[in-house]
Amino acid sequence: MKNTHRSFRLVCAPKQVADVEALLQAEGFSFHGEEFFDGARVLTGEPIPLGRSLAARFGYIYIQDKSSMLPPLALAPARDAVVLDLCASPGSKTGLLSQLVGPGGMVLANEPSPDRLATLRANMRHLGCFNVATCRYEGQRLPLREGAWPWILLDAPCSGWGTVEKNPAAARMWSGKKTVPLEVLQRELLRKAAALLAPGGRLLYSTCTTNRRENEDQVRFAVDHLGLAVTELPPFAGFSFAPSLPGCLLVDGAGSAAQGFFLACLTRPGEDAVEEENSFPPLPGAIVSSAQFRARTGLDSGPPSPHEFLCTGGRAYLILEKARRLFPETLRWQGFGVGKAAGASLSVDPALRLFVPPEPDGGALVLDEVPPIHALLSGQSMPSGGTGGRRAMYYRSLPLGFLTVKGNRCLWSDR
Ligand SMILES: C[S@@+](CC[C@H](N)C(=O)[O-])C[C@H]1O[C@@H](n2cnc3c(N)ncnc32)[C@H](O)[C@@H]1O
Repeated sequence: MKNTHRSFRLVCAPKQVADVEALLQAEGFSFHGEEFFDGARVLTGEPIPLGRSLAARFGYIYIQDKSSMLPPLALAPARDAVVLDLCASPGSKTGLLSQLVGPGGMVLANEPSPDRLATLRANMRHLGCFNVATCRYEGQRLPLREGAWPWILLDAPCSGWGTVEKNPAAARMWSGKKTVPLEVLQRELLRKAAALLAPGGRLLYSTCTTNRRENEDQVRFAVDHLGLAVTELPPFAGFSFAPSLPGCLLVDGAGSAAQGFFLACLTRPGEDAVEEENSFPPLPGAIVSSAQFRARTGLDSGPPSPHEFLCTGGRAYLILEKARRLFPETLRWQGFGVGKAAGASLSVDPALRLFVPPEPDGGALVLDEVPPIHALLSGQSMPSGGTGGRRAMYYRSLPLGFLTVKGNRCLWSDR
């Protein structure tokens, strides 16, 4: 068993923490908590790669350097807030933002690269982040209302000098003057973010580099040319910080057993803006209400916040009412993919735990040990017991997904 400094984040409700930890411990993993965030864990024993653990397989943990958890925590969006994540893939920070704003909040996650956008969407689906909508734009050209976004994360493309321990190529690839195009792009993104920021709003600028030209110089640019002010960030427990601009944080990677990272919180002076709302622009597909969804699938329709479903291109997407109210008609965006749609039929992806009842009922399969879960994942079947072609599966009280019932057997199939 090897010891590492790798860290991960729990992706679950507070009442599920004990079960997620038990699931990890049952497979032999050991870890400890961190003071800066109650969802962070540092791995101390890894009998198999953590990415192959059941907890990771079912989206209850996300492997993430602890420095990378800081930008959402430093932005500190309010519960139920709406956040714009300008440069989002693969979604490490989007996922944490989604947790911080909670089921009543929403994140609009933008990523211009088609491949990376696909990764972002797959990660959000896997983690059950139904309150994340995604879009594909160069951030500097996002067609959003100016002055309307109270919370923005700009985790900018950067030279990655803070990650050289893991990625030695970064230092070679982005040496000397080679970072100039990145610096130009960072300024364009900062200019756009400043324009989108609501009066009184917070913009968190972060990079995983230690390059002054991409960090402190960009903050000076935002203050001198974009009318923003630096709001002091308090240091996070368990990290050590290198000297930087007053109020900004430059994580000392070696001293923190983490990646080097830079964080600056910028605010636009003024009072909170009043949210402008749309009159529900039409969506490109068939709308299924939550009552119709229940009737067609036999499932509870998911999140507590008002929503409906859009069926288009053979897929069904959960659409939060909030998104329809706030996003301008010109924005092309996608809701949370929930399954397949063909004509009037709608089938939910069996691995989506969002639709598994929070408490097991009499027909559910509740497993207290991991070997039967491994057996099911490797294709073995079990006697059935569910109804309606599926049976909810739990580890203790953790929803894992739906088994497919075939005759008098049930089996795991996540297609
Ligand atoms: C540092 S990474 C973001 C990491 C991400 N926030 C996370 O925590 O997983 C920067 C991202 O910006 C994207 N990007 C590149 N050019 C961009 C642009 N013009 N506008 C918005 N995003 C851009 C890159 O494709 C990359 O995915």
